[in-house]
Amino acid sequence: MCGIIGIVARHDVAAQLYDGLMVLQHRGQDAAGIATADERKLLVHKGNGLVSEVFDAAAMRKLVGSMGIGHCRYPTAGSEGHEEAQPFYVNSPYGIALAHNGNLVNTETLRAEVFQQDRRNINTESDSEVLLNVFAHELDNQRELGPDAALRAMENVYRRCTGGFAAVAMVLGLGLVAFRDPNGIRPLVLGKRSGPDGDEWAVASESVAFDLIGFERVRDIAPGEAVVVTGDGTLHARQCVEPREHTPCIFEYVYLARPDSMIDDVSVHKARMRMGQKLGEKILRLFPDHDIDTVIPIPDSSRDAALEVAHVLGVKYREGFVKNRYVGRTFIMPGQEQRTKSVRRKLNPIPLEFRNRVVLLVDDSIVRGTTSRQIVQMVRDVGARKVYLASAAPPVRYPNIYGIDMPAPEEFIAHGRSEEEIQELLGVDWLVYQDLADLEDSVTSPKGGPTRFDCSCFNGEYVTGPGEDYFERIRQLRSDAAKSTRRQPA
Ligand SMILES: O=P(O)(O)OC[C@H]1O[C@H](OP(=O)(O)OP(=O)(O)O)[C@H](O)[C@@H]1O
Ligand SMILES: NC(=O)CC[C@H](N)C(=O)O
Ligand SMILES: [Mg+2]
Repeated sequence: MCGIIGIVARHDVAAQLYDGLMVLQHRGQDAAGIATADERKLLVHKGNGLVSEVFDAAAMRKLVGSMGIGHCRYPTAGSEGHEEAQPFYVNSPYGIALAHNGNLVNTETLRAEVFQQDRRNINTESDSEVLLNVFAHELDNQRELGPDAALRAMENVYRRCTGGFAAVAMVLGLGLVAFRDPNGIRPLVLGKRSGPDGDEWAVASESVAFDLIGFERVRDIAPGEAVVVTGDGTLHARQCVEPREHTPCIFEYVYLARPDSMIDDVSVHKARMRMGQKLGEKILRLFPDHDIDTVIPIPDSSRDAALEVAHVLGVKYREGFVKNRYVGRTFIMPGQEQRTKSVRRKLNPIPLEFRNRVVLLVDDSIVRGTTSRQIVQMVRDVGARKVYLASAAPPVRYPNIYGIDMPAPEEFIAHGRSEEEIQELLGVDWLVYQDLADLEDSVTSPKGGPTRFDCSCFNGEYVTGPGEDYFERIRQLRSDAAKSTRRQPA
């Protein structure tokens, strides 16, 4: 769930790409990069760190050009190293840069094909570099360079690539090419700004990027669609593959996205409020005579839901934790040690909100249990009389293979445990999880939009249906244990 952005404008775009990436920062904290194009060259600057750490004034000055793409990374393949920071670049054909959010599930087959048949080198373990090379090869097979050729190339990219992907590429001498997997698992939205000099276009993972850079949200890119925006600001769009069932990732609405974004015409904020309402109703059904004094959110992402839970239960909502604004999101940190340390650094309780109280803590999700284990202990330490915990999402029991780094089920607190066992392990007086049907209903907007979702981490149903060996492979490559072994010096 990295953040991607692309802009074709009438003036230099680097500053706007930077601003857009700043509001997509919550989607990836490990690395960032921007590529722009002038008349002759693709200019790339990227590295490890937050957007504000990767770019300084000198780097920004070099990024000239009226079209460009940007990326902030949360790794789901390969290493966390700077060599896998994005955008990736290939010099042939024409010069192409690409930024990708998601995860291909047939990377190994493609990697072999790209080397043996397409005779191209992949220099990292990144699936995104594979995706770029597939596109480059298919574009090279076209006789000319133009929007039609790029869209024909995209038909073949769709034929070859499987998984969750939203991507934006920039082709020197042509413009931007943006596309989204046939199930629309990963989000991608199109924006426009019209001025006296003509139309300017942007694509981004989330619409919140447009708010900041003054573009209007036009529509989401359709599953299996590709769009080309040429340097003169003309948009060409084509459905490149039969769309499959539109199943956006439900975890975007639960946790990944910002609440001020619209994804597939659904407000993330509203979806989270409906999650809170459904969760509150379930709690009332289970405990009609509850003794809860206050509902307290575990900041940040659970706030919208927690407020509605309090409303439905008819009890006070109180902010009981102060979040250190300089510590990032813990779930998307790459190692368990770092995640565990960061929870304590990030959240500190206000004792008077807990002392002698019966509190209901609400979180958006419980995955590894890193946050809830420590939070419950902190709350006990400051004297809560009883601690209840509710999750706006169901238990996470299955790996994610479409762009969220959750490869090894045994790392999840719910793996092989009943809800009662998790309750006991966390040391709470009771624990309530949202039902999946209620979560799906919450994300289904009464105003329209998708009605089916990729819920694979909750129900183990994978829309692309990869073979069993894929799961074993990512478990071996990407479990916390495997990553920490790789990090050891030789
Ligand atoms: O059970 P876990 O493995 O701890 O994962 C779930 C927790 O991680 C996330 O918070 P995070 O700190 O990443 O971000 P937030 O500030 O947006 O809530 C999420 O909101 C939960 O609090
Ligand atoms: N989270 C993502 O979208 C990751 C993109 C890509 N698979 C990478 O690891 O860089
Ligand atoms: Mg959280």
